[in-house]
This record gives sequence, C-alpha cells and structure tokens, in this order.
Amino acid sequence: MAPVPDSATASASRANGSQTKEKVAIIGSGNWGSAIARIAGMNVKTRSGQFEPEVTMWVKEEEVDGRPLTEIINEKYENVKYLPGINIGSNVRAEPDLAKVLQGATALVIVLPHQFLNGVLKNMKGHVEEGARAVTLIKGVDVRDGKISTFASLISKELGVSCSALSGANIANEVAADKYSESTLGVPSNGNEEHEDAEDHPEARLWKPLFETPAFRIQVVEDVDGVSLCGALKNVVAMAAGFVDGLGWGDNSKAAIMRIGMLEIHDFCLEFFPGTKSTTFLVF
Ligand SMILES: NC(=O)c1ccc[n+]([C@@H]2O[C@H](COP(=O)([O-])OP(=O)(O)OC[C@H]3O[C@@H](n4cnc5c(N)ncnc54)[C@H](O)[C@@H]3O)[C@@H](O)[C@H]2O)c1
Ligand SMILES: O=P(O)(O)OC[C@H](O)CO
Repeated sequence: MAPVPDSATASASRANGSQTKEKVAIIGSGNWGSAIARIAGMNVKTRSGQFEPEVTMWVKEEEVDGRPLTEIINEKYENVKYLPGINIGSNVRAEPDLAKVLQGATALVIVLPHQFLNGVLKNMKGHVEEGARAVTLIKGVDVRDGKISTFASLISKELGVSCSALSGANIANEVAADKYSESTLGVPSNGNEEHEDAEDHPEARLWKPLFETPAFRIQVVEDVDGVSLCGALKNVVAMAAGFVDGLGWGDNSKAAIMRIGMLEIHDFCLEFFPGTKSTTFLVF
C-alpha cells in the first residue's frame, strides 16, 4: 500500500480533538451500494455522537418509469431498480451530482462495479475534502500494463486518501434482509506501528461502527490487500465449486476444490503481494 497521507485538515482536527462529526458519502447505488447505504443510515442514527445524521448516496442518474431514479429513491426510500422491496431509510439521500455528494464528506464508501471506477475517480478529483478517508467494497483487481493492483491502492493513489477495504461472503439481498453475514475490514498497516488489537486502529474506529450490526459482523485485520484479494479470489473458487455441482462430481470433489482453492489463494497473495499477512487467512 502507498503511505497513508495524514497531514490534511480533517486528520489534523481529528488529532487535536476539534473534529466535527464524520459525514458519510456512499459512492455507488447499485445492489450492494444500496444495501450498505441502508446499514450506514441505521448506524449514523444510533451513533449520533460520531456521525452526521444523514448519509448521501451518489446515484448515476437514470430514468425509471419516466422519472429520475434519485427522485423515486428520495420519495419512497427505496432503490426500486437495484434493491427493490427494501426500505433504505429516510436519512439516506440520493444525489446525482457527485461534487455535491463529496462536499464536506469525510468518510467515503466506494461501492461501484469495478469497470466504472476509473471514470468516477476522475470526476471525484478536485472535490474530495482534505483528510477524508475512504473504504472500498469493490470486488476484483485492477490489471493494466501487465501489473496487478488492488482497488484500494488505486483509490489511495488517485485521490490521495487513506483507503481501507471491506469484503466477505456478502450477497447484497441477504444482507439487506438482515440475514446473518460476516465481513472483514482490512485497514492500512503503516509498517512500523502495529496496533496490538486491529480494532483500535483509527480506520477501524471509523468503519466498524458505520457498518457493523447484530446481523452483519465485522472482523478487522491490518491488511488491506489481503482482504481485497481474498474477497475477489474466493469467487473464483466458488465458481469452480459450482462447476463441480453442475458436472455432478459429488461433494468429495467439491471439498477438494475448495481446500486446494483456499491454499492457492494464500500462495497467490504472498507471491504477488508480499505485504499480505499470512495471519489474515486465519481470520478471513
Ligand atoms: N451485489 C452484491 O451482492 C455484492 C456483494 C459484495 C460486493 N459486491 C461488489 O460491489 C460492487 C458494486 O456492486 P453493486 O452490486 O452495488 O452494483 P450493481 O451490479 O447493482 O451495478 C449497478 C450500478 O452501476 C451504476 N452504473 C451504471 N453505469 C455506470 C457508469 N457509467 N458509471 C458509474 N456507475 C454506473 C448503476 O447506476 C448502478 O448503481 C461490485 O464490485 C461488486 O462486485 C456486490
Ligand atoms: O462475493 P460475494 O459473496 O460478496 O458475492 C457478491 C458478488 O461479489 C457480487 O459481485
């Protein structure tokens, strides 16, 4: 990971105790974006000492039944196109203007389909508050010019912000229905100051209270790349397990695919991202 910038306004005021409340912006409003906006909206209400009461969600505007989607979301408190049937809360406000969403926002939750990330990052530049912090919920990796990198490191580099990652076996519709799920938060390790308990890391103290609910449990590790890679690569193993089902090879074969697949994820991470921690695999 790139070094975490820590000289900016919001982080300086955090340090001197004058920090106002965190203002949350969700960048993305698809199936997972809307599900996580609902959770963030619930948590900012109950943790009002830490967060501003409203969550702003950037929506790429589109028409649904002849009306702007943002208008429908703000009237019905439901993303009728991407998360139908779920009330996301009256304190989640849909906004089509990205600059307005970013105005004053100190906590940026980036949850876009990966193919749109570069374009959106370009439009975010120049509008991000100094000292704002980010977390990515995007699955996958960035591959260009023969090099592989995680989306967290791309976001960190492009926006000059600290970026954590949240990933797990988290199907949005199940999380939105409050079916029990686990997720792992990877926070940046600054190399020399290992926090004895990752839960005490400053980024963990921001993101965990924003995301955790009794049905959505968050584990924390100081390993952003490890979390990003495990979240993405497990889907490759999941597909292989599905192929085994489809081919009718049976449960023993599926167990073998899963066991070997997990070991391959471990080896891939350590080979291509040597900063990844082996211990992450014991928590994930
Ligand atoms: N859906 C899930 O269950 C789930 C769970 C975990 C992680 N994820 C990950 O979260 C990320 C977001 O997934 P999702 O399910 O919220 O999205 P989605 O598949 O529902 O995507 C649709 C979103 O993309 C937006 N979009 C369309 N064109 C765009 C453009 N040109 N620029 C910017 N945005 C555009 C749409 O407005 C909509 O908000 C992905 O990386 C996905 O892998 C999804
Ligand atoms: O990977 P999961 O289990 O969170 O499933 C959701 C998919 O990644 C959707 O893109």
